[in-house]
Amino acid sequence: MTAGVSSFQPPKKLVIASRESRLAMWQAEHVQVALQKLYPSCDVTILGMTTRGDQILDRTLSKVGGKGLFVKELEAALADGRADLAVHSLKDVPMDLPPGFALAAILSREDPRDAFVSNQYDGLDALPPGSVVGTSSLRREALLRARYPSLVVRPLRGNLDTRLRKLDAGEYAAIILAASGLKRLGLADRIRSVLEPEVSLPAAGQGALGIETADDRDDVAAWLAPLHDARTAYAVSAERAVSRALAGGCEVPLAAYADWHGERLLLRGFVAMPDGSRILRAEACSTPASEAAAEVLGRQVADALAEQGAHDIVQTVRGAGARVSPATDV
Ligand SMILES: NCc1[nH]cc(CCC(=O)O)c1CC(=O)O
Repeated sequence: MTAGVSSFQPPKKLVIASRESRLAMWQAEHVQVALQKLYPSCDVTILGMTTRGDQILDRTLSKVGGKGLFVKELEAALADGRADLAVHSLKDVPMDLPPGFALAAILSREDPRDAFVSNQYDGLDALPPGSVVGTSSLRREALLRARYPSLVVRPLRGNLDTRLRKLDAGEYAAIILAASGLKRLGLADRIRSVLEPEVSLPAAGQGALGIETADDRDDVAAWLAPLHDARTAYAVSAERAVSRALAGGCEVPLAAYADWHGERLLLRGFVAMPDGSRILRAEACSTPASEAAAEVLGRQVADALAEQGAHDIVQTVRGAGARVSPATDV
């Protein structure tokens, strides 16, 4: 190759590693279509894989290894070259990736809010006392217990279709799910109401997709660059920095949500006891010009939560282990 001449070559073949759930496959196909459009002569295929997180449905996630469970098998495929990229719901991606991997692109965000799904009721306020609400998110559970102490929160695991089937079977009066997953699968008509961030502050990264690669694949990173959405990336960088700083893992109810108001990024976060007995809240605002600056905003919110005693909560919840609550998805 001649020095000084651009060495950018379009890809000839790209393999996307994906979990096999319907939502994961939708997300992988979404990226496949986008890449195919960018690089029409490229052969873009999807390698479907079952992860430990998909197989183990009878135990809490924190007991069997947490978020990493959903990404480990995909990372093995990236490491040995069976795949070039893996598409993840960013919410399921650990705050610190194992050495050798990187998030090469963050895609523009779907609706980040939680959704109220029920066959009988229009919203949380309409539920009679004693109603059973399903969620396997400690964050959603803590919020529900704090705001609606008369409701009964019960765990709900499995993929989206499984969760909806359990609702339809009458096991719950209502369930809370991410709006993004329902919208992506064409199930938006199941949403009876969306919960605003003031009611149910979203989890870090909720609604955003992240593309992971081996960190030495500069070629793949360059090919993915057109898919990257900087504003979403800044927002989720701020959110993930809160979670990283407080080292909550998925055992601790934690929310972090950043949204843009013009050029200003407003970041809100909370850490709570699973029973909702304590909820610490903090927020901060800045005009970040880089992901690193957005992470500074995240650490500010984490510091403000720490000053109120967030680490005590993290320690208490950790000490009590998963016995505190049977529910542990984010
Ligand atoms: N923890 C499971 C999970 N991981 C990602 C999503 C979809 C939402 C998203 O794209 O962030 C869901 C389902 C849910 O929370 O209802």
